[in-house]
Amino acid sequence: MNSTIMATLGGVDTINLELPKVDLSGLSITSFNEKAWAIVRLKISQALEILCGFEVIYNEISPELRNELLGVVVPELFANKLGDSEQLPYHGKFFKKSGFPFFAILILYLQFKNMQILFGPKEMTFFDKLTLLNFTKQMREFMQIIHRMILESLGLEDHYESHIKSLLYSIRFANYYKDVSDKGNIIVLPPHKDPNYISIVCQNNVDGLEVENTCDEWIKTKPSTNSFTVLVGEAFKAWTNGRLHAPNHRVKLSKEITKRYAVVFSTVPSLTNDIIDAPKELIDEQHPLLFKPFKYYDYIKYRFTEGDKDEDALKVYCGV
Ligand SMILES: O=C(O)CCC(=O)C(=O)O
Ligand SMILES: [Fe+2]
Repeated sequence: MNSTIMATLGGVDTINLELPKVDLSGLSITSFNEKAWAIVRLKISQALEILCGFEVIYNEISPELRNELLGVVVPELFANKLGDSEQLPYHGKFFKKSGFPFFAILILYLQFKNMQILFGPKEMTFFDKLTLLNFTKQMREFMQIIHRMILESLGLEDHYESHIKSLLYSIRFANYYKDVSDKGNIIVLPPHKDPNYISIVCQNNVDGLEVENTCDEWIKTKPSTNSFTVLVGEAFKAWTNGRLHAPNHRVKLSKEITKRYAVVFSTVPSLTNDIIDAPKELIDEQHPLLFKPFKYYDYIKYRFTEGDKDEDALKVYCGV
């Protein structure tokens, strides 16, 4: 692999390859140019074959909105004492992992009926909520384009309407911090796969996210002010009967960086009907069923308790 320059960082190899890049400029979910749509869809399907993680240019979120969100709203959110609500699985300010005192993650579910934020933190000001709403409105359309492109590349366009209706949107805010005295590059968020369908990661100027490819090499993401990192999660892996892969990823901060914020917009099954069951079109002799149908929020409870030790929790939980 002569195009690959190996660099050793903190004892773990990171390679100088880049994630596949896709440009959604000019595309919208409601009216679109079929030729432009097909070109982008082909790029996405190639990216899915390579890695199931890719960088996407999406200009509908302005750099100003990104700055407002990641430079003001999110830091304020973490500066205030947030409620420790854990009424729902995988929700609230709960995420801590032993050995990783470097991050805090807050997770919210979003309800779009009346553009309301379901279970949002009471501490947010009106203006912060407005910024968040503007962001989530755009992200929802962005997410729908990604889901539609993926379903079409799998020949499942007929499932799009019902699939998209079955989803709930969720947003997580991540706050990473380390001391100047922490020498070297530090993995602040351990390697993991996201449990949801799709994650779209939005950061602001501070890099750190790395994605593992199938050769166990870590690729650094380098998003710009108009791009995002899209990652497939385990729910999509199961729903597509393993056609999609859920890449491992982690966050590593280099020695001079002590702070990083990120916002991850993601799709999860609805709270009322959360059974993940692969469509019959994706099951045949060459592709036997890989995962028994399962309830997503039961899996989440397992994954963040006993399943925490599993190398592949999804397979242990519902693998055939
Ligand atoms: O901070 C990031 O870039 C990624 C966060 C992440 O992987 C997650 O919240 O699941
Ligand atoms: Fe993640």
